[in-house]
Amino acid sequence: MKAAVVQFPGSNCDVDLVKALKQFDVAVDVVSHQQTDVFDYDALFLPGGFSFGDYLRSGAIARFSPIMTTVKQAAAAGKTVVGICNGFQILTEADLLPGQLMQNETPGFICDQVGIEIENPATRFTKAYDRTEITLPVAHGEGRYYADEATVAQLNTQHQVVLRYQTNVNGSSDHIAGIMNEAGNVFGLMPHPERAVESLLGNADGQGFFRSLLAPVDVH
Ligand SMILES: NC(=O)CC[C@H](N)C(=O)O
Repeated sequence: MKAAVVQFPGSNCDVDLVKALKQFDVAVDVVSHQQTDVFDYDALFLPGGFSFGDYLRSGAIARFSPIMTTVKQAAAAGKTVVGICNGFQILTEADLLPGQLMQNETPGFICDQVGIEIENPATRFTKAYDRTEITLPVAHGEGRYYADEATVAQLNTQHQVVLRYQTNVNGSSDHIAGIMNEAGNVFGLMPHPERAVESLLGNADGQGFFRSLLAPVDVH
């Protein structure tokens, strides 16, 4: 797999993500948000951080970055597109995923390890996990996923809810922590699997995410 990690002004999880991808032998380049010619990749990753300082609303400015045209084309072509934390915020702002990330129900930044239920274990992002209850780090101030009732119902019916919080740490609609698009190739999640790939550092539950990505695409 050849992957690109997009660097926006204010990205701060790009280095961790590159390191995690390399740990799983993924060939990875860091590309600027100003680039437009990045068609040569199987997967595009939008990392966590505070793109453009989270001004206006997290992801609201990054959605206008030149690279987002390419990200949309890659998504439409069925390539893998993943947004982690701020990347998820950018994907919803860019209408690549439904809903919105809002300020946490109790305002403030949450930095913690939280229990996560893998709601759909048959996706290209989760299929390598051998269990459905995992622990992942979260770190966000605007992590409360919101969508109207009809959208949440549709996400549930179509099995697009990939991850849920076991305890609803930020007040998200229906405990939603991660969703994918209808086609199953675009994934946004607030937890950080790239920060959980080393047992030595206390948590390796993110490894299943990277293993899943490397398994054949049509097996989901
Ligand atoms: N780690 C992240 O990407 C979180 C930053 C994010 N912009 C926030 O809600 O606070």
